[in-house]
Amino acid sequence: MKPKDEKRGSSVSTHALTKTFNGNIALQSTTLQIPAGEILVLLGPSGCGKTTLLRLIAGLEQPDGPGMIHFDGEDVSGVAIERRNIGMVFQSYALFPNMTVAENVAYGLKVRKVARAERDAQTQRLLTMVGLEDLADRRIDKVSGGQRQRVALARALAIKPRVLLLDEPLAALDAVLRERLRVEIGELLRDFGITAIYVTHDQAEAMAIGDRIAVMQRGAIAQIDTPRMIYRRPANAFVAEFVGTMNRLDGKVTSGVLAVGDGDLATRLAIGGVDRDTTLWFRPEAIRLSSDSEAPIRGQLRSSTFFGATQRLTVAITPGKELQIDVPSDLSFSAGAPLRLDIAPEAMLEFQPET
Ligand SMILES: Nc1ncnc2c1ncn2[C@@H]1O[C@H](COP(=O)(O)OP(=O)(O)OP(=O)(O)O)[C@@H](O)[C@H]1O
Repeated sequence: MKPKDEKRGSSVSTHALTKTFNGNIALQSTTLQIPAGEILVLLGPSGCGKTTLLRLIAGLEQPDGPGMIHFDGEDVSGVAIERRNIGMVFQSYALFPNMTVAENVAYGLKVRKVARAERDAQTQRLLTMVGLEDLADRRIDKVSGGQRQRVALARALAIKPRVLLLDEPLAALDAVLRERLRVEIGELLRDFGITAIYVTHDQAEAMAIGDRIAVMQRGAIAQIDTPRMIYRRPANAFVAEFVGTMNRLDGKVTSGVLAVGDGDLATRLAIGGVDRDTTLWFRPEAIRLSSDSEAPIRGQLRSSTFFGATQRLTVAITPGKELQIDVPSDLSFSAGAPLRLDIAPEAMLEFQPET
């Protein structure tokens, strides 16, 4: 295997890529740069344009108008799919059921007329890499779903693609296997040093696999950044709600104090700024239990869910408003217990209204 820092993939860039179907915009003027060797995840709800962007990069769709795609600076916009040298892995394995594991992996090399000895060596190396060397002679229809997906990955990598495109590759697998494979695939891609573009609507998968994540919304990239920054500093309310759990508090700011509800359980948070109606966003782990009688939020425990090291409390604050709070699971509370809460100021997010 090559050293980790030696990149095999090409850099990919798109410029003003737009695609409409029957007058409906599937992708609007998308420009992005993917450095060689990066794993970029395209994340977003159904219909946001992830697959369309992937298919344009593959050459399975043609962009409208003057949109361009470059691999290593070379314009491939007019280049046919088979000449773009792309590897693809899909949800359905598209493997040959009557061939063995090894024959499937070697298929692309055979088509390219790679000599037998080199073909065998290359196949062996890839099977070892994906942990399937012992199953080389097993027919594809006699291996499990997770093993098939690893064969598909080895087959896609065998042709030494410039870019690997993966569209929901784990979607057909059960939850346990999906969780294990997402870690394995991320490691394999990183070891291989290939440039990869990975489509998913599963945010946990995106976090585990991506060097960066492009969160897509209605045919456009809402934010592109590292998983950490997407989680900590979402660019807008859509990204905040789509990735991870978020609490939101809608209220009125007067003289720098946000007021939510009134009476005994009223929340009064000092946040500063001009008088306005606003929404504050914060993660469950940003809320602290407080023993201070002046703590800004008072609530009542509704329920708790055990997560292992932590538990998630559902706390009612004003009528009809509940917050989700993560606290250590060794704390115990009685049902309906009154709680006082505080929020770290730096964890509160406020977005400009969408235009
Ligand atoms: N061949 C097509 N003909 C007509 N409309 C299409 C076609 N392909 C995609 N679309 C539309 O373009 C939009 C974007 O679709 P796309 O498949 O890129 O979304 P996606 O984010 O990959 O969704 P999913 O997660 O459901 O696969 C959708 O509204 C979809 O209905």
